[in-house]
Amino acid sequence: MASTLSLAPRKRQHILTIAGSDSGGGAGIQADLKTIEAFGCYGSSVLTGLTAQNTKGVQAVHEVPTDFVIKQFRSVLSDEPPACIKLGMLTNASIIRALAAELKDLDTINVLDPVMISTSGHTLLPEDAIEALKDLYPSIDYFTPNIPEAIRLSGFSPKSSSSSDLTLREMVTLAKETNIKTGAFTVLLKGGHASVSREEVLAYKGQFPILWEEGDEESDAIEVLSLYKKYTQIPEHQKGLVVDILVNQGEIQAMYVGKKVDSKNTHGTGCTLSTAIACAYATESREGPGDWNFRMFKRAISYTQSAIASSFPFGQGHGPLNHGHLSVKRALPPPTKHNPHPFLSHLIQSNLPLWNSYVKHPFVVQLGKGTLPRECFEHYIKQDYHYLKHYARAHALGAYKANSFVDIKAFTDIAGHIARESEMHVSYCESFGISLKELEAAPEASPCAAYARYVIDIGTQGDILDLYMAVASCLVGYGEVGLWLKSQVEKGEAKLEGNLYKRWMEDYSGADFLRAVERGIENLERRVAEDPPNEARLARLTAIWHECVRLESAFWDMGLNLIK
Ligand SMILES: Cc1ncc(COP(=O)(O)O)c(N)n1
Repeated sequence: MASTLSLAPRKRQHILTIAGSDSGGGAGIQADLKTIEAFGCYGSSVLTGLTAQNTKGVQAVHEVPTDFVIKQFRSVLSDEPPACIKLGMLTNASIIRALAAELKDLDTINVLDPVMISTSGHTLLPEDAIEALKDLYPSIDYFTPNIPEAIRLSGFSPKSSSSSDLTLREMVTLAKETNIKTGAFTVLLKGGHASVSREEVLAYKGQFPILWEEGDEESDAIEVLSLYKKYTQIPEHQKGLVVDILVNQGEIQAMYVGKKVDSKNTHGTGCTLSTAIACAYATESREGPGDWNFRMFKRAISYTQSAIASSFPFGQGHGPLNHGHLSVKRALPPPTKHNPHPFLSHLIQSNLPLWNSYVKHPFVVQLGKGTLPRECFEHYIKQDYHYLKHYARAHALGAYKANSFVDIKAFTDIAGHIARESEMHVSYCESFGISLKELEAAPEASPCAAYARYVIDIGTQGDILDLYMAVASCLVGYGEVGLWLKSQVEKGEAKLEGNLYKRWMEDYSGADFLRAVERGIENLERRVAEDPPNEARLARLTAIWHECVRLESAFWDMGLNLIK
């Protein structure tokens, strides 16, 4: 007997957007409805104006007559009241005043994005309409101006001549002034036009919650990461942070801090964020840890940032955001000009304490100071010689498993480099009176055998990316250790002169080795970009990385404690 499948209809939160149409599809009603859909809400719309617009600019605006705007509004409301209303481009003073009268007695939650000038520079709200906004403010719960809009609306004139030069201190004053002058209940000053340093943000520590983007917490790992950035060539200005400031009744409630996403595809960002706030307000659970109000802003901001970061090429000007990114979530962001190594960034940041304890291991610290007992180094260098042989073999296995000359060359190049690296081990041993024959005959210690077995095991059982993964932490880690020691020398915390381990330190921070590190990183990123991993695959790769970093640390332990 056939059975019918009945799916209990789940109620969707109703979000109404009152805005203009963007024929290009990137901003206005079109961006709003896409955002509402992405949040799993139901979107209705009241149009205030039609724009002939594309990514390059606004060519014309056709105003909807005020009485027709109100007809649309009443039609929607008389049928199904919305949980939240988002207001965007309101076109003229007459429409604003009529809407203010309608909203006055409603108890909906209203979010206003004061669309005044388009990204392309077109005026979308005339002066008298800006004045009329005053009638609307008493009904506004959340108000989301950007810096130029807040300057215009608050009358506050910062010292900095352009929005991009504003200091965080000026932005804080601007946010408070905007809140006080407009009387809107809560203001979120969007800081996207400015670029703020970590130090400026940390000056506010302890005064109110500072909500950092995931994986970018302040931590002592920054020092190590900055070194890693040095040889992965991420430009300096990636340090630029975007800070959005939340103010209520003239008091700062929170700051949202994220890395500036470098993209020209920002058309519709304001529309998207304000609608995302309406959706997040309607759907955020009031239970759970922390303040739900902070959570819902964070969700809206993260959604918008990811939509910019994952945007695709469209049109010749400022392209649109990728509103559908939640449904086609990638486990890793794609490489961009300013984050060319998203995979390596993910790996290092996935367990920073583990990575730090490996890079700054006491063995490394003592080696840098020259205080490491010679017998410890001797034990280590003999074992590392054995390890290098396994490590070179693992690369040869990679070349064997490879199906393209690009991969064959990648593995054999590094195998050749490892053979050259071993000459340093031979010469250190010679200087300790250990002949090559004695070195070859030295028994292998268990931490060396354990690490080698793991790498070869992954190489034989897994596929070629697994193998790339298993050999990566040793290569990247030694480059990082070399650079970290170099910086310690510059600070006077480590020394080269009179240090028995000078050659070791110089070799691992030298151009030849760092070139091999860079090649290794490029290979890894290339493989991942060619075949982006899903969540499960990424978790497996990350687990291999963690295990190798742990085994690397155990290798230092072996040297320090003379483990056989
Ligand atoms: C219909 C409409 N609404 C809003 C904007 C602002 O968006 P942006 O500042 O990204 O150009 C726009 N250009 N067009």
